Amino acid sequence: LNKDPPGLPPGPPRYPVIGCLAQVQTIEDCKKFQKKYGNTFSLRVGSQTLVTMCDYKTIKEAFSRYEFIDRPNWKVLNFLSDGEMAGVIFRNGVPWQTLRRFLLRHLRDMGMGKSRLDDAILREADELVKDFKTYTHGPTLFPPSINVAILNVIWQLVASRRYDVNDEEIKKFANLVKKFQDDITLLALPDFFPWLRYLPGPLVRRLCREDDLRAAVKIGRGMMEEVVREHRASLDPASPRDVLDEFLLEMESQKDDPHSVFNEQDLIKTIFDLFTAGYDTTSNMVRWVILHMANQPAVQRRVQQQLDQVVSRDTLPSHTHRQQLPYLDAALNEVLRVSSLASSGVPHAAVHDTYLDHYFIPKGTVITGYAGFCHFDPNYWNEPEEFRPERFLNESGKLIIPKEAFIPFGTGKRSCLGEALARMELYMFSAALLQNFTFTAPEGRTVDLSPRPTPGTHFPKDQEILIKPRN
Ligand code: HEM
Repeated sequence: LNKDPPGLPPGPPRYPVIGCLAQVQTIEDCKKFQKKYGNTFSLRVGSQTLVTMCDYKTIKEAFSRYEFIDRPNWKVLNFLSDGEMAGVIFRNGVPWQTLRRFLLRHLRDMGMGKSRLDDAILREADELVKDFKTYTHGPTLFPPSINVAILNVIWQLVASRRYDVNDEEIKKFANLVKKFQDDITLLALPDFFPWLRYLPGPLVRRLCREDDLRAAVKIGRGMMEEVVREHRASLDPASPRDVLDEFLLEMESQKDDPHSVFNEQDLIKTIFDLFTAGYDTTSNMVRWVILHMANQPAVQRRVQQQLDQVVSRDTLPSHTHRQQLPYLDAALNEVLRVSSLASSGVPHAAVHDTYLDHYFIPKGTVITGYAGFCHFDPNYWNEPEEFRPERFLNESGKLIIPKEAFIPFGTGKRSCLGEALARMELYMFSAALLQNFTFTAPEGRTVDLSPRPTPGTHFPKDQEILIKPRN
């Protein structure tokens, strides 16, 4: 057995070569470790030490500290840029800070109350309602228009583009992003098991489905490069249209700085980051909302009653109605809590040797915080297993967001930079759908709320639902 440095958080025994991989498959396994080893434990998977935190106070403390601000330096995370760190999600140091600030500034400038993004989301909500009307004749799987709506919002933000629901290019793009996200885990194998690099290259590539993924990425890259070319040709420096224009302007103004993060490689990777971080997450949250409403008819009815009181039936709910719809927002927060979609978040890494909860954490140790645990911690939530939107309302029915143990978008300096956008999308899409439809399980069936068995995320299972138009 390899020896761990002394002082690491306790954890299950690790076996030669694979570590404790065979014992860590789902959140249920982590629950068992939590019971046995406490709220902070370590897992050894191959050559990597992963420290898992299950308790809110420790997560909050760790992620507010500079020592845990990095991402792991895994090659897989930068597959798109041939192993070089690029973009924002898996970047460290000053380049990360610069790109994060750039994106936050432009998200703020374009969106949230400034009408550009709000209008774009409202338009997608309108298209979504029109498309859902064609699925009301019997049990149906989730309409693919959910994906198109979410992708269109990001396309609007990035490049002022949108696609029709049946457009072949957007279908291809959606499949590609999905394939990337599904298959990328396999590609992580050499980061965990470096000895794989000594096996014949073609065998490893086959094992990790690398060639497939490279082909998919090539298509995606081609699409991005085409958009960049088109934007360059039509750029008006006096009136930038979107994130891509703003990035091109930064590139121009910093072209003499060889260390600038505003370069072609970072541009493509940053755009891709926005799609990978903002697409599967938000579209699956919309699916969770539909499933929870179908499972809780009384909650669904109450949301609809409030919608009917506030918004005339011939108008779609917009951001201007939001203040008057606290019950809807409360229900959405409850869905964020119980689904805990990004349960283990995105991994962080220790910047240098340090301590956490009296444990020694060596430089480079990968560290994750499980939101899924915090959201069901009885120390913070009364009857956490119950679906109860009222926990997000005060006595006068006003929305209150708890300050503790509610971290669906992470916490600290690395927390989700798209939170405001995601929340606005969730609000507008849910409001539009619930104003126009009632969701139920098909006759004689129940809603399946168990998540797909993917490590670290809780995505809903695809399943049939009934979409009934409201008269
Ligand atoms: C319901 C939808 C979403 C959920 C639940 C979610 C959740 C998260 C979580 C848990 C993290 C990791 C925080 C950490 O490392 O501690 C994260 C990071 C991130 N998210 Fe989101 N997210 C959502 C939507 C979006 C959207 C719409 C965008 C942008 C278009 C976005 C962009 C990002 C980026 C760029 C990061 C990396 C931030 C960094 O490393 O500095 N996310 N998100």
